[in-house]
Amino acid sequence: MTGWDSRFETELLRLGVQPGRARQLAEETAQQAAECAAAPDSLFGPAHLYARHLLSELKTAAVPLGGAKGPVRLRLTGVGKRYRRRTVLDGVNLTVRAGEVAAIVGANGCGKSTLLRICAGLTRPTSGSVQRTRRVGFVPQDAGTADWLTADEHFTLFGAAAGMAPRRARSTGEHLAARLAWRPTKSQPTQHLSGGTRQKLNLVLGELHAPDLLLLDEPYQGFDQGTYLDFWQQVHSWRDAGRAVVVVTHLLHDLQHVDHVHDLGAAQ
Ligand SMILES: Nc1ncnc2c1ncn2[C@@H]1O[C@H](COP(=O)(O)OP(=O)(O)OP(=O)(O)O)[C@@H](O)[C@H]1O
Repeated sequence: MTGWDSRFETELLRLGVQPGRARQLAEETAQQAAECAAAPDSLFGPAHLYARHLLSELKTAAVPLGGAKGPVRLRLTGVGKRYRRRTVLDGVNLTVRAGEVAAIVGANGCGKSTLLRICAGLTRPTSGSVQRTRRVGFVPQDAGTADWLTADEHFTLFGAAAGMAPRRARSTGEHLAARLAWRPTKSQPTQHLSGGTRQKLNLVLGELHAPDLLLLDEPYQGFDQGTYLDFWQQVHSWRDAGRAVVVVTHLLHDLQHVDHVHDLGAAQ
């Protein structure tokens, strides 16, 4: 970060913005300057004035989300799923609001991934209804990446699907990768990445278009201890920034990081 960026972030903090949100705004602003190939002070003026201007525009100012209920980002009502005669899910109710993290837990085969796919709109429920926000990021258990493409090419491709210009998609991808302590190598195809690094790519792709709702299916498989901690740090900063997160997990110590736990119990 440049001196301007850190003065900008410091001013946001001084004005009462939560640290995760302040960091996010500082990074987005730095990105905009980078896209314009301009120094931030020539583009935005003095850092402290721009911080005040941005806050009055966003009207997010010093209103912390902590404790306050945000708008509903996902609501499942009486959701059921049958595969042929087999009932996998029955009468599932779940509400997740902006600024909340929910975990879905349960035995192997109880339908956690099926439920997350229903949340994402990728699987149709047999009964019940699903209401979700428009901007959804989905991180599947098995990475939906192409072996022969590099990380940068994935950023461009997934960014294009979300209407992002190639340069912006690449710089956002690289920036999000850095938060997971990963610097993608330009010419390395995905098939040569380690399992944990491929999972980082998967996670970055899910977040690339700044979704309001993130749906993560055991997203840390293959992560080392440091990256696992970075991952939860990242979840906390999403929550601080008012995003809603749903994580499928089987790790009980993950539950200390979440606001709600939805236990699907044993397999039906
Ligand atoms: N497309 C499908 N067609 C038929 N059965 C399916 C389909 N997808 C999932 N199932 C079955 O539904 C059940 C729930 O699967 P799901 O993957 O959602 O469970 P899970 O709780 O995520 O399991 P795990 O903890 O092992 O990842 C399983 O018995 C699975 O075989």
